[in-house]
Amino acid sequence: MKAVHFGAGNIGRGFIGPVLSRSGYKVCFVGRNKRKIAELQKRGQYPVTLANENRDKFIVDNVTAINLNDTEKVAEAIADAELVTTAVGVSALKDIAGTIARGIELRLSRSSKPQPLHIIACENGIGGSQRLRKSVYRHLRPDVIKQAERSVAFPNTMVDRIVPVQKHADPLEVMVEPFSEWIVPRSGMIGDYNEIQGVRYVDSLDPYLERKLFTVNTGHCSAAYFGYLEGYTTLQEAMADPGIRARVYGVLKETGAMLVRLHGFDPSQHDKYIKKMMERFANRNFKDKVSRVARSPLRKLSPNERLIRPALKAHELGLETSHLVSAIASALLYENQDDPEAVSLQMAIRSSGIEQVLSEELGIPAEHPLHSRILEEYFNTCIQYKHKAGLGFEAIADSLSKAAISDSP
Ligand SMILES: NC(=O)C1=CN([C@@H]2O[C@H](COP(=O)(O)OP(=O)(O)OC[C@H]3O[C@@H](n4cnc5c(N)ncnc54)[C@H](O)[C@@H]3O)[C@@H](O)[C@H]2O)C=CC1
Ligand SMILES: O=P(O)(O)OC[C@H]1O[C@](O)(CO)[C@@H](O)[C@@H]1O
Repeated sequence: MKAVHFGAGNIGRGFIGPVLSRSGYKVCFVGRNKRKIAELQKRGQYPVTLANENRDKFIVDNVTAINLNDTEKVAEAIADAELVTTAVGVSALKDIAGTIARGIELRLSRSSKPQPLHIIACENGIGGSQRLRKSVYRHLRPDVIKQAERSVAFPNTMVDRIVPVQKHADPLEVMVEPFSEWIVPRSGMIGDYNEIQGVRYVDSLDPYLERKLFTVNTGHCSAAYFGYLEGYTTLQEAMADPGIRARVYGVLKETGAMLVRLHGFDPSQHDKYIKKMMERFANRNFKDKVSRVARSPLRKLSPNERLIRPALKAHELGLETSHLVSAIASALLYENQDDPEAVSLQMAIRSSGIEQVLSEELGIPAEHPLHSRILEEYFNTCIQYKHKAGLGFEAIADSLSKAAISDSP
């Protein structure tokens, strides 16, 4: 069995590669980093360390690699595989779509009855594989698409494992948390497929995906944004702060009430799930940087993502949202010169104003009750943290107090 995986990064080497290799696949990574590609080709294996007390190690074997720029070689590999997976970041899916399309074209040109091909985008977010399908089909002619519809499927998925940014002497080595979960809906699969060992096939993806996205991802990024404002650089530091821990739990109780209402989870079981996820954020066996978990704030603040979607849904259901509002306000204050989305977010706030950013980027119109609540929380948070040197809120906070003075009767 052959699999082609795009992205030899943390989740690719730390999660998808190990699962597929253990399940009997020959895994071909498609990457951009020349050194990693050469090492994968030469060694055909790499080490993974579990972030537990014993630092248990295992080897992932039966792997190789191709450079993303070698389009024809990648297309050949796809033409010959049963499975294509990705972990490149949701925003980068469009960049690999043309190469995947070329692979599909080649595969279809070789047989009038090709074997099924499953293409699974293992990215955080809702509908990743379907988004990839759209991008891929933009590169194909209508007659090829028609043919592809019969043997190519793009099942959405949920993947969960924390793999921090890290550096080792061996460029292939990766340290991962022991926990992992990978869910695929049976309805997305076609033909007589081989089940991947380590993947759980379920009837409906939504409850699993939303539970993970609005607990693990919402809670994790909330801890990162709260932690950033307090001056912490790692999630471990942030989660050791009882005040932040309580606020993260507050956020997760709000998303939890919404998930219980929407999906009928047992409330006490869900509370146990929340507490287990918070322990994962605090894992002291590795260091996870605030800059990784807070990365790409514009994406994380977009309408279908981990902060806004649960806030809007909870509001719609008449549930409490004050901790979510506080997490959103903190995210709006996230600054990082090395993170292009954080730079764009702050530029947008400074040039268009926070109200316009709430309407246009977060998708919360001025007349929505959450709009004014986020605005107020944003101003209060600016004022609260104005003393923090280097955070640059002083000017905003001062202009706000001046505005408040001139507005007063
Ligand atoms: N690290 C984690 O704990 C988890 C990450 N994910 C998701 O997995 C995906 C990858 O995340 P990580 O592995 O952490 O990131 P990473 O930065 O370690 O790896 C991303 C890989 O994709 C490649 N890449 C990036 N942009 C590309 C482009 N335009 N074209 C081709 N290749 C490109 C990079 O070279 C890199 O090898 C993201 O969607 C993330 O949300 C999901 C669950 C857990
Ligand atoms: O990869 P993203 O979407 O930027 O977000 C990082 C998130 O991914 C995870 O690593 C796993 O879902 C979480 O720890 C973290 O919240």
